[in-house]
Amino acid sequence: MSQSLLQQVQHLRQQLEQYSYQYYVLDNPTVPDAEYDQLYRQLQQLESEHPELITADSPTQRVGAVPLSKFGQISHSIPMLSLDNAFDDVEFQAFCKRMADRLDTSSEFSFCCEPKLDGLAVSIRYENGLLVQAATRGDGFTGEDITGNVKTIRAVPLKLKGSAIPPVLEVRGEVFMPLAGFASMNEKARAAGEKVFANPRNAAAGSLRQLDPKVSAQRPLMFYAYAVGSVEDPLSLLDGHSHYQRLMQLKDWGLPVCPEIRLVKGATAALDYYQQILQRRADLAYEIDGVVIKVADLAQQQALGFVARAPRWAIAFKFPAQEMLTTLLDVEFQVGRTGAITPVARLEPVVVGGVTVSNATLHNQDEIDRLAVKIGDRVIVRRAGDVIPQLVSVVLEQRPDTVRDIVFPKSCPVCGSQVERVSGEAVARCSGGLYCAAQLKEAIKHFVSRKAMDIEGLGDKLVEQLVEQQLVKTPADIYQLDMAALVGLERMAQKSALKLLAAIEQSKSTTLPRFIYALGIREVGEATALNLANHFASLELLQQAKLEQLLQVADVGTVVAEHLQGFFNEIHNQSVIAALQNAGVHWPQITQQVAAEQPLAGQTLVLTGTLSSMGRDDAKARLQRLGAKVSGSVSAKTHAVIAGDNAGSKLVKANELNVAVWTEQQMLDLFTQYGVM
Ligand SMILES: NC(=O)c1ccc[n+]([C@@H]2O[C@H](COP(=O)([O-])OP(=O)(O)OC[C@H]3O[C@@H](n4cnc5c(N)ncnc54)[C@H](O)[C@@H]3O)[C@@H](O)[C@H]2O)c1
Ligand SMILES: [Zn+2]
Repeated sequence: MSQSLLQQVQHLRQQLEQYSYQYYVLDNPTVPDAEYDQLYRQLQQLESEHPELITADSPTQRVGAVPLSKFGQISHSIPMLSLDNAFDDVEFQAFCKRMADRLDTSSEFSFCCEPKLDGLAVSIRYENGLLVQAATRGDGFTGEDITGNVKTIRAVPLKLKGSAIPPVLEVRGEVFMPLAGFASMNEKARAAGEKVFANPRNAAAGSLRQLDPKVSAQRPLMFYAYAVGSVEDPLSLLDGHSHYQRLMQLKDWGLPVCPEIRLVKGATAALDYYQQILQRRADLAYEIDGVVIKVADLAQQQALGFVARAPRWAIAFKFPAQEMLTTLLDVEFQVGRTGAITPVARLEPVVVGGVTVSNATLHNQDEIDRLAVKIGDRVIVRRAGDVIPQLVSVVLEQRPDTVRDIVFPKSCPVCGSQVERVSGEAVARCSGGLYCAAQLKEAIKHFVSRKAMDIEGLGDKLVEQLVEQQLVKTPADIYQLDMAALVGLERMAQKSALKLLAAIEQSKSTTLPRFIYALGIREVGEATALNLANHFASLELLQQAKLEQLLQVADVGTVVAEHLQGFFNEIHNQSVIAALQNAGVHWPQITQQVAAEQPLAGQTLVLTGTLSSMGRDDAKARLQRLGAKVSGSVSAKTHAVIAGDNAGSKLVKANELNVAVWTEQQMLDLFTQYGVM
């Protein structure tokens, strides 16, 4: 025997013991079950090739782990064993053949087929129908006293019902946590900043093995019985003929038994059962990691007996693993059609749940922080049902020195616009809404829609073509389309092209609320657009508005205000808006009703010269808010002319017509006095 072989065996044992300790004692495994199972099989293989290496304390010879001394101890008069497992049909057939050979029979077995619940085994002792004691499996011979904890599980009867209840009855079964309860418990824990459990099994084990049963009582635990331990049964009700009948008897006494359990004849029917349950795995209310196939006949069970740590008459036929270990090779950032930026993990390809997985979503920055994952890490990836693969956790013990931090981009990987993250939102977004190619199709569809620019004849299909053929790269490009461009498109006859061009032309004459809505700023719907238009009365004012000003608008809270600022601050969006206005998109002035008082109502004013405090449009909008009509020319009806620097002919005319002249400062004083500054 080579030294390295012994070392290999010892190394495997050491690893398995470490993992078992974390799994059974701490209820906090660090590697997926599949990883443990694979190392376990390696050790089994080496030991079967070299029986001289087997030691009594090898993990292959033992069950579970020594019970924690913080609990009282209970010894099992009939040991609680583990199960051998099969990972495919061939291994299952071999299990059947071993039994047939041993019993020297050629007739088919009756099998009791049961889901393999992913929780922890407990033994519950009833005396004269009353629950007196409950224990964990522990190392199979001695378990932990968890009587108080088990009593808090509502599904477990404290008192059995029905007749002929044996004076002593030990019921064995699985305590587990249904998925719904697991999800809501973890959600609460996350919200409270407490530790979340990696999976329902650890949650069940961690919840049950609490020194204070009050803690267990708050956890959504469930129990299904699947076997009988030691029993005094004077009426021999449990002696019957089959394991299945025993379970039905337990059910009659008020113990919960899994409704998926079936009695079948023959290996083929058992394989069918496996397939059926596998198909329904994702629909079950609890997690299972396979099925347990048990010889139903009690006499046959007796004759087959046990090997070191498991009965010969039962096998755990495992499902493909839903969690696997792999390496995070890199993180890429994808931009969705709403601008949301999602980090995507690029993984060393690995088969999970029967499918090769090479990507997993990382959701957002919060998730990256929660996982504390780095590029190069060894990670556990999970794929359950049709849900997209997720990263569950990092195996810190296996972290290489070469890991790198994941850096969230500050600018959009598609268009280079700034990435913004609104306070209180987990998602980071590209702020180049009108410019970003990733968001373009959606942005254009929205822009042309009925309640926005209302361009008739520009349907979704056409928008997609225009974007794909790069005829439209921003909404402003719509107004550059011409006959030559349109007739080149699929299913576009000259007549409909003409109609479309007319509709585009017509859409240039719009309203400010529609235009604001058409920009597709996040969370700015029709109503908000209308409020914004009424409040600011000018696009320019809206674009320049400070956060405090935005917050004054009905309907606008911090989140919307931040969306607005992010959008208007983005230089790419600014140039698209300018291009739209240059193309001739326009709207009538809004008559203001917003200022509380309208001291200028009924007055026609004229602005002239250069204002030093603000642009002329800005001043005009504010004057309108105070009720004034602002005109471009001076006449006898003009109430006053507001003269900035270098005022020319209009000032002359005002003097001629005896029209009042205000200074810029007088105007500003008015603004301040009536709260539109
Ligand atoms: N991830 C890790 O680090 C780690 C460490 C140790 C063990 N494990 C996992 O634990 C398992 C091995 O542990 P094990 O010895 O408890 O064996 P097991 O879980 O494979 O099988 C035995 C257990 O199955 C359970 N069971 C569920 N439904 C049952 C049913 N209908 N009838 C009978 N039993 C049923 C019982 O709790 C029983 O004790 C493996 O899946 C292994 O991957 C993982
Ligand atoms: Zn972008």
